[in-house]
Amino acid sequence: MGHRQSSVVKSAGTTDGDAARREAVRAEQEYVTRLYGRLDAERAKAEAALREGPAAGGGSAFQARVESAVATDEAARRLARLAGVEDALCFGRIDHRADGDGTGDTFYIGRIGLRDEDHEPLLIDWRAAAARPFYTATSGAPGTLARRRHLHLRHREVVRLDDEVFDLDGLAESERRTLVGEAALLATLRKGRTGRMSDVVATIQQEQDEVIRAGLQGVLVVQGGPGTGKTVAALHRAAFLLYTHRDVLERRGVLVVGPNATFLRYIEQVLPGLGETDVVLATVGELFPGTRATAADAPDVAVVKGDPRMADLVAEAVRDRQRAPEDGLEVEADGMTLKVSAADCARARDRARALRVPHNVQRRRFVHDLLEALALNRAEQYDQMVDEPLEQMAREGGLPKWLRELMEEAEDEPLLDEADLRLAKEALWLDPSVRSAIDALWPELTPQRLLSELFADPDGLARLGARAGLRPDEAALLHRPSSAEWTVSDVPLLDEAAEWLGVDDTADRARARAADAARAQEEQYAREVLQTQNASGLLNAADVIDAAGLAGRHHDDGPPRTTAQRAMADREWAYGHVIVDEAQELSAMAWRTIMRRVPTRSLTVVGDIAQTGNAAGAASWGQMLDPYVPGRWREQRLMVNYRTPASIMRVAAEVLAAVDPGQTPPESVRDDEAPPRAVELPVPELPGLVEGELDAIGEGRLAVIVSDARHADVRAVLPGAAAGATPEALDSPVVVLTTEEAKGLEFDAVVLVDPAGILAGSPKGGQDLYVALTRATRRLTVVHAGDLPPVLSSLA
Ligand SMILES: Nc1ncnc2c1ncn2[C@@H]1O[C@H](COP(=O)(O)OP(=O)(O)OP(=O)(O)O)[C@@H](O)[C@H]1O
Repeated sequence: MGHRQSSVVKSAGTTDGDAARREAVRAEQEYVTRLYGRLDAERAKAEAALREGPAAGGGSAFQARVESAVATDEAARRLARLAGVEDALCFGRIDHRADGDGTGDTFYIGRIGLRDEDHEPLLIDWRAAAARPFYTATSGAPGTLARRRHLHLRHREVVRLDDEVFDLDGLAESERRTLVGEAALLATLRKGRTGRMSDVVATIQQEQDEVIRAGLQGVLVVQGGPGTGKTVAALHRAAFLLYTHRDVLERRGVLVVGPNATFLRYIEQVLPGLGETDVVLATVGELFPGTRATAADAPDVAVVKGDPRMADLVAEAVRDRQRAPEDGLEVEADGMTLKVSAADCARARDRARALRVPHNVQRRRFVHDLLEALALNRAEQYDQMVDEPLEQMAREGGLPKWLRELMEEAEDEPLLDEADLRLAKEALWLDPSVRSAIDALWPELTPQRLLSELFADPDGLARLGARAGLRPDEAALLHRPSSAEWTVSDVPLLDEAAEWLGVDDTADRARARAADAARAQEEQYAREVLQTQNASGLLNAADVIDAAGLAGRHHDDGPPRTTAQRAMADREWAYGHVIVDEAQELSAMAWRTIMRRVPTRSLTVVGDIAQTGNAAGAASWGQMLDPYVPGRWREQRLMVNYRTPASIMRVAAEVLAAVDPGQTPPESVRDDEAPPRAVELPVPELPGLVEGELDAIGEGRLAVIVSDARHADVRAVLPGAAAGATPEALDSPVVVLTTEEAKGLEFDAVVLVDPAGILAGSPKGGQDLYVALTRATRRLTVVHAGDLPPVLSSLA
């Protein structure tokens, strides 16, 4: 570039400029073509490795099999990584100044790193330190950069370049832009929504970069208003951490917790696009292996279930299932009544409780002690049965001397020796009435059974609730039939119960899941091969079938399941890092569940206190985090809204000021869209309005966000629209959502129906309205019947 200027060079407009630009594009095309050539070569190498397995070497057959499994696994993973980065493989270039402290180096920045045949770097992974100036340089602080260039590709073709030439001299402080790569950023933001979040690797902003590259240790809270890129930054952070700490994190895994399944689907393509495939995405409802809760409790019930006192209630419920009968134990067995005194029962209970192990493991001790007491009692009774007539005879002088001597000797010996005792206990344990008597005192419990029996028992709830500090009305809210399905707020309680009970479910579940996993792995494998085929055109159908056969052999050999699969199946898995999105929605009990999964407390917590819609959610970060890392979490704030145009944000800001004056709304980058409007319209006329909005946005997507009260009416008049948090919801041009379901998502156009109903619908109605208003990237229409709520008066 011949000219130096501080702003973005788009088209120079002159013939000279055009020629220079064409030349620049041609030169970059050459380089990009070379990069794709390398990518293809890498893929071919990984495919060959998959097909052929490792080279034959020495060692045992077993070792060869293990090596083969590991190598195949590694090759499949590499192939998946390479398949994910096809689009926009390279998106940037930085030129360091050749003068002063600059090195004069030029680097190309891309989704993954690539080297040429001589191992010289061709493409720098965006996460590498050498790529960092691409994200951090501003006109005010360019470091040693002379120029930053954004490359825009369509498939493998370079279609446009955006340059920023840094020239410090002659630039006033006030003119120094803080936005990085403005032209590239705005071009990205203006694109229509596809229903899936895409990565922003080409346009990461400086404040986001700080979040992404923050150290692995400790708890990082990312607090930011709607549209500030918290989610997208958190996902890039996952990719960055995996890249930087691959050794630890590939083994322990990274868990991303999101609010619901639709949201997870919305974000699931981001990580593969960044070259990462092995991250666990889950909702809180899925964190307890074997349960997939999606149902929600009524808000007042959810508040009680999310309260930390529930931990005490669960503990009390477990203790309550460890009983010593006040009158002692009596069991009919062997034609007699066996007895254990109340004191002996209490002693057995206390001895078992004193063991520092969970209930189901303590039970073993309790069972042994009680069986022993029963066995002794039986022996005593037998003894008496035999002794009594003999003693009678002895008193009457009817016994020979040798028998009298024998009886005297026996008095000093124990009734049962060790072997007798063991046999006697075994025999008793086989007796159903003995077993059920002991089970009634100290049953073996699953978390599901403990909780469903507790919730179905109003008296028990009242009694144990009082011990845990619950008010009677709070305890009463927990009552429900034992057949009720598990809700999302139950999952942390199941997890809590599992801690106390010590479920030993690993063997059974592992077996069931291994079968599933093997099947999933084969499918995944075939998908990867197909993807690669599509991407590179290197494989034909026969190869795919071949490869699928390979996958079959692979799993017969018993390969290790992926870290993600093993982690999901194991309740006690300790992740290397956990990222929690929409973290403001988590209750105190949900936090306990999360924290159990990261004993190292290496977490990224992402959310916005101003958007808390769950009455059991967070009022402040300290409230949730201080119990685990008192004062030891750090907070980073994101202040720029990349989603919502300024004109819409002004309306949302007024709502926020009314519901939560302490919170500052973010500043919008976009100021280029139609102003939001309010329309008084009966619901039956909604389809016409929706039609018009769809025309206005062209290819994009539209959401009708509606109060719970009018949800059914709106669905009835829009029968063609998708509804609810379902997978189809993301792919459909029009979707009807509640505010809860819309959380974290975004749409080109939003039609918000019944704002008064949203405000009145829950204790957090104001926050819900704020969330709903901030989902649009381009157009917002508020539909109301009757007066507009005063907080929206600026729309009138
Ligand atoms: N640096 C960036 N470059 C391009 N687009 C960006 C950038 N940062 C954010 N965006 C876009 O802004 C939109 C909002 O981002 P995101 O959903 O991550 O925000 P959020 O803070 O999680 O919002 P909310 O709290 O409302 O859920 C997304 O479309 C995202 O792709």
